Amino acid sequence: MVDSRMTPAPSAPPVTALSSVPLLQLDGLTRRFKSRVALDGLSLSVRAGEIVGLLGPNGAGKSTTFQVLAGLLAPDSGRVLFEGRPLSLHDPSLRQRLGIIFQRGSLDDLMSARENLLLGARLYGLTGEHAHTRVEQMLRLIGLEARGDERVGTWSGGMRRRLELARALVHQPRVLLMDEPTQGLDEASFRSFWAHLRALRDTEGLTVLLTTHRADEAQICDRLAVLDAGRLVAMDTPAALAARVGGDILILEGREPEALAAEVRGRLGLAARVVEGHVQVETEQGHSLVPRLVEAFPAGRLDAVSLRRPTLADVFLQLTGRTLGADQPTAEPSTRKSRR
Ligand SMILES: Nc1ncnc2c1ncn2[C@@H]1O[C@H](COP(=O)(O)OP(=O)(O)OP(=O)(O)O)[C@@H](O)[C@H]1O
Repeated sequence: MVDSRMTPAPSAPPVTALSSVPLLQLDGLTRRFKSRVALDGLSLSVRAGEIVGLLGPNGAGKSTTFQVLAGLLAPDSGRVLFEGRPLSLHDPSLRQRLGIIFQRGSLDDLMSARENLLLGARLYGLTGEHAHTRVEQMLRLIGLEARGDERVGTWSGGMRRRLELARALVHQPRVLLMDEPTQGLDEASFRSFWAHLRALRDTEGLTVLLTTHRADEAQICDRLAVLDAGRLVAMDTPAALAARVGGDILILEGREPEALAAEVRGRLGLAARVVEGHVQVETEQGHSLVPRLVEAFPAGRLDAVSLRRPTLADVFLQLTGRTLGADQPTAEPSTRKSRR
């Protein structure tokens, strides 16, 4: 459970306005694993103070990008520039400016929260009183100072994730890299984690680059970079991306969705596809189509029709042919198939 005292006050206005100069620039990154292409000329840039999400289906290259940025993997070609300087695995002063949260937690369960933070501080070269001061500041930031002497092996997933956040920030990096930071967290822990993060961005101008599969997390980002097959397919604000899917989304429910989708395509000439057991149609004329569909298909074939506005998940589906979090392409609409 998350104690309400742990949630910081609403964010203050940003100290620094978003800069237009890229803080981090990925320039033509390529990386192969034998014949498999993980990154295929990936270029994108992140401005100071921005929260940027990397979004993509399984295998799109998000973790490979993360590993290159974290200095764990060298690209075959291309480079990463940090404040205009090439980011080198061998330059500790540049590495010092990054904080990293890995997908699999890396806390020591047998150590207390304070000890975990102190270890993190020392690994980044903080010593003496300064290291201890930073540890206490971080514990206060995440609202867990009263529990700092407990072994973290007994802590909940949400508390551990907040401690990971504190540890990644103990040396005051400029950029925070996070690989699926809130995977598996419940709603309260998710909100608390992001409240801390946004407060830091607003007060200290922290820049954040994260990978995610969660639509709610993607929605929070200032901009999203949508990756597919190691390439950037779109980069924009969540609202601008959502606006790319014009019109409405019609959801058709029936007992045999594949057959229903085929018939909607054949008889009405609409691009219908099966998404998570329902037939989905993107259309400019949602309202006028509803009565046509109801007339065209008797009850039994078509049980329900509903209409909604497009979401980020629809944009993702349109751009990549996959649903957020799925590793298989969905059944594609006839417009795509006919091109094969
Ligand atoms: N160490 C490796 N050895 C061989 N192939 C790899 C390795 N790491 C990644 N790949 C391949 O590179 C491609 C990109 O993988 P990557 O893990 O970057 O994708 P991802 O977008 O992070 O996927 P996910 O959402 O599943 O984590 C995939 O085809 C993957 O199988």
